[in-house]
Parts: sequence; structure tokens; C-alpha cells
Amino acid sequence: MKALVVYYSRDGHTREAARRIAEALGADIDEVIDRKNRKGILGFLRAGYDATRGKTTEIAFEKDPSEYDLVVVGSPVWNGRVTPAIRTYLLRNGEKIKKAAFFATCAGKKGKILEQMRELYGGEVIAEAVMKQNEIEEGAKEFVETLKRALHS
Ligand SMILES: Cc1cc2nc3c(=O)[nH]c(=O)nc-3n(C[C@H](O)[C@H](O)[C@H](O)COP(=O)(O)O)c2cc1C
Repeated sequence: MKALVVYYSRDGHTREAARRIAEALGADIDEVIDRKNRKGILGFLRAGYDATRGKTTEIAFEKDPSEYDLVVVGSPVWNGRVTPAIRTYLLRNGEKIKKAAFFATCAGKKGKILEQMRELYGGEVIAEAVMKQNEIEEGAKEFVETLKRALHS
């Protein structure tokens, strides 16, 4: 089974989770780049605003998800919501993804990110999880176990 882990990360937590998940699955990895500047206090404020308003953004990524049997997509939680980068990615690539699994990282309040990701994709989601930014190692391990169980059931 060919798997791809795709993620967006502003501050590194989701990148760390994605790296661990990809390694455990033997999957390829692809980072979604948000062309909008999200750094600094202004970037932070705009990030929350854009997520709350359900904005899309200009993104860049490298791998074609249609070449994979499973695509695992990860996003940080912003104001209880999915990031504009992953919103845009799912809207653009949803139809190319055969089978999906979703994960998110947050500081403690996950909000409705998984519901949003499911809705944006619209296809079969075999596993999903939200992990806290200070529990990435355990969270990623648990998520991979759930994912492997779902794949073998
Ligand atoms: C604009 C913004 C809004 C955030 N909103 C939430 C939130 O609603 N709930 C929460 O638990 N954490 C929130 N966080 C914290 C991030 O979800 C958390 O730090 C996450 O692990 C960051 O992922 P990253 O390091 O890959 O960017 C927010 C962070 C940012 C930058």
C-alpha cells in the first residue's frame, strides 16, 4: 500500500507529528506551504481571522495525491478550525484522494476541525485524531495504531 502524509505547519508541531507518522507507516511526506506570511503577531492575528472566516489561501505542494492508496492529512487547529492551507488543499485535491485519514495538533481546544476536514473532503475517512502539541510522540503513536487497525479490518 502506497501512503502519503501531507501537512501544513506554522510552528513545527504538526511537522513533527507528520514526520513520526510517515516514518511509522513507511509513507512519503509532503509539506503544504502557505504563500501568505503567517509569522509575527500580525501573521498570527490574520491566521486566526482567516481560519474563522473559512478563507482559502495560495498554497504550494509537490506530490500528486492521486498516486497514493492512502493520504494522511494534518493541520494545526486555528480558532477551533482547519487552517486555510489545508482547507485549500482538501478543496483542490479531495477528488484525487482515494482513502483519507486526518490528524490535527492543538494547544488543548480542538473545536470542530475534524468535522470541517471531513466535510471539505467528502470521501471515506478511515481514522482521525487530534493530539496536543506537548503530547506529539504518544499522539502520533496512538494514531498510527488506530490507522493500522483500520487498514487491516
Ligand atoms: C492563529 C492560531 C490559532 C490557534 N487556535 C487554537 C485553538 O483554537 N485551539 C487550540 O487548542 N490551539 C490553538 N492554537 C495552537 C495550535 O493549534 C498549536 O500550537 C498547534 O500544535 C500548532 O501547530 P504547528 O506548530 O504545526 O503550527 C492556535 C495557534 C495559532 C497560530
